Formats: sequence, C-alpha cells, structure tokens
Amino acid sequence: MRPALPSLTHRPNQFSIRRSIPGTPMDFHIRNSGPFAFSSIRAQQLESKDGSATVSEAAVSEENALKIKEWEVGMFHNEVAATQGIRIRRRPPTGPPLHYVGPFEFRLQNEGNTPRNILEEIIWNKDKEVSQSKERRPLSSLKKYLDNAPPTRDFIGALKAANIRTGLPGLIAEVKKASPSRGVLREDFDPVEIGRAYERGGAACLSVLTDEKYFMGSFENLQLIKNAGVKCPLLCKEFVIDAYQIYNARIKGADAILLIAAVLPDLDIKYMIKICKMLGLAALVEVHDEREMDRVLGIEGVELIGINNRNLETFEVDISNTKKLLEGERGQRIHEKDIIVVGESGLFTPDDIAFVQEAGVRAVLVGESIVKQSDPGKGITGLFGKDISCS
Ligand SMILES: O=C(O)c1ccccc1NCC(=O)[C@H](O)[C@H](O)COP(=O)(O)O
Repeated sequence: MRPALPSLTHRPNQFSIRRSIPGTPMDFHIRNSGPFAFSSIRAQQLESKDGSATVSEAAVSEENALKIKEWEVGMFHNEVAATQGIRIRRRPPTGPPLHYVGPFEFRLQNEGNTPRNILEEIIWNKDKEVSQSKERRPLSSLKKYLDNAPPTRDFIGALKAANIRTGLPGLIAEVKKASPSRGVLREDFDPVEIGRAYERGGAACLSVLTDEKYFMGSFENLQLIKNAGVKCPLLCKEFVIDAYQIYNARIKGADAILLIAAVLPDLDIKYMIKICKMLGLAALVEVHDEREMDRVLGIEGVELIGINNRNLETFEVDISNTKKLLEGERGQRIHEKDIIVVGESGLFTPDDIAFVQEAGVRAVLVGESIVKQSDPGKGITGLFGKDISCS
C-alpha cells in the first residue's frame, strides 16, 4: 500500500529567515502553507514599490529572479506530477533561491534538497547532465546533426515479426554492464560482441544502457553497436526528462527510446511520443503499477507499453506484477488498442517466459539472466528453453 498523497494545503514548507545585514545574524522561522505561497511573498514584494522603505523591487537581482522562476517552475512541475501520483520530483535547480523582504533573506529549507530514493537520485543527476549538454550544444545546434543520422529501423515491427516467427514473446536483449540493484554484472564487457551474440541467438531488438554514472553505459556503446552492422533495432535505455535527449538518441542511432511513467507527467509523455513519431522512433512507455497503466492507457498514440516487474524505488522484483496489470478490463483495453506489451525485469527461466506470455505479453526485455552468460547468445537458448535463432 502506498501512503495517501498529502493534500496541497497541508504540506508545510519551512522558510528560514535571516537578517541580511552583515554582522547581525538573527535566525528565526516562519511557517508557510505551500509552494505557491513562495510566489505570493514575491508578489507582495513587487507590489510594494510605493516608497515603503522595507521592500524594494531592486533588491531582487535579475539572477535571483531567474532562480526564483526556475524554482517555481520546478515546484509547479512537482505539483502537477503529484496530482498524477508521480512521486519522483525534479531537482531543485541551484538550491532554493534567496528571497528578500526588506532587510531579510529567505531560504526555503525542507527535505526537497535530498533525493528520496535511487530513481529520484538518477533523475536529479540526469537533470544536471542534460543542462550541461544543452549549455555545450543547444537544441538548435544539435538538430543540425539530424540530417546525417542513420535511417531508423522498425522496432515494433521487429518484435511482432519475432513473436509470429517463434510463437514466443519477441526478445529485447539488454546490453548492460551494471545496475544500481545488481552492481557489476559482467567484467569483460564488450558491447559489440554482446550485441552480435544476442543477434545470433535470436534477439528481435537490443536495449542499450546509455547512462554512465549508474549503469556504466554510454552513447558510444549505442553508436558502436549500430556502426558494427548489428541489424536488430536499438532501444536507447535512458532516463528521459527532456525532449533534448530524444533528439540526441536519434542522432546517436537509436530506433526506440524509453519513457518512464513514474517520472514523466501525462502531458510530457504525450508530447514526447509526438516527437518520437516525428523522428521515426518507437516509444516504449514503462509502467510499474495500476495507476501508471491507467494513465498511459489514456494517452493518445501509445503503441508499446513495458511493464517493469522491478520497483525502481525499492528494487523489489516480482514477475506476477505483469499478470496483475494485464488482468480484466486493462487487458481488454490493451487488446482493443492493439498495444504490444513488454514484460520487463526478473525473467530467468523458460517458466518465467511462459508465465508472462500467458499473462498477455508479446515481448520481453531481459538483461541480467543473459548478459551474465559466457556466451550471451546461448543464454537466450537457455532463457527460452529452445533455440530461437533464425538459422
Ligand atoms: O536495475 C536496476 O537496478 C535499476 C535501478 C533504477 C532504475 C532502473 C533500473 N533497472 C532498469 C531495468 O528495469 C532493467 O535494466 C531491465 O528491465 C532488465 O532487467 P533484468 O532482466 O532484471 O536485468
């Protein structure tokens, strides 16, 4: 059971106020009833330009005003996300901004400055990485490389074809060196050799981890695999929070990209799916619970849904999650919309594959159980209990 969401009006933030006159420290606290009160304090500041000596618009420097704006946008994003049950918050831009009221400086102090779980930590780090990338190469410059990007391959078509060919779920085989939950999975990690072995073993598509810090992956790996002549369509396994990353993935040779519903509000998913379509990419929209599934089923244009059996906040893995999310009306809606469902994580044996196939998946995404094998291609035969290669 998840804790009930706190109501917006009962989420106290705490402001510490200190005098900004040097040498006269005077710390005390006031209570404030929510993020929007932050704006109203600022509004009061700006309204009081009538000569009252204590408050002045000039006291809010341009830089600080920008930080306030960023902070407010971030807070607004979190508020919208929370109404959709999203618990992963966005990183506060540069720490909470300072606010001035007369001689006082305000700084927001709450638990908003520390990630609450690993997924949130990954997202906050990604936010920094993306900001730095955009500074180095803004989207307008990045887009120029689109003309030279290799043509995309049909990711969903490859999964359907494999499903028809083998009578088993189409395999997305994951090229993953390490993960936060399992540590290093394979020391002698050659992404191209692993990709080739997967293709020989009958994988329909590959999933390539591109996050460096937490998964020891890279965009270089994605490019190396693409350029080595591996024909399987490639999923860029990233933590997408900004459309910029989708353009970058397309340029680096991805055929599909992951969008995680635990991180992205509905409107972002909808908008990102449109960008994917424009760029010729498939979007694998990942859910973990019923609420995320219901949200995603309400979003226009979704063709591929991944059910992750791993809870990315706690690392708990339970393959019956796939079955639970496909039961009853949800399964019916998925069938009517002709959505392909991918069972993800924790699949090790032919029985596991049979279990998720019985539940209704037409594809599976598998990492650990095959990447750890000395021959990952043979690992596929072990996973399915038979040779599914094309030969
Ligand atoms: O696996 C993790 O530790 C992890 C932590 C935080 C975010 C994502 C994470 N993993 C992504 C995945 O779910 C898996 O890479 C993928 O589904 C394959 O799972 P498996 O077959 O169990 O390696």
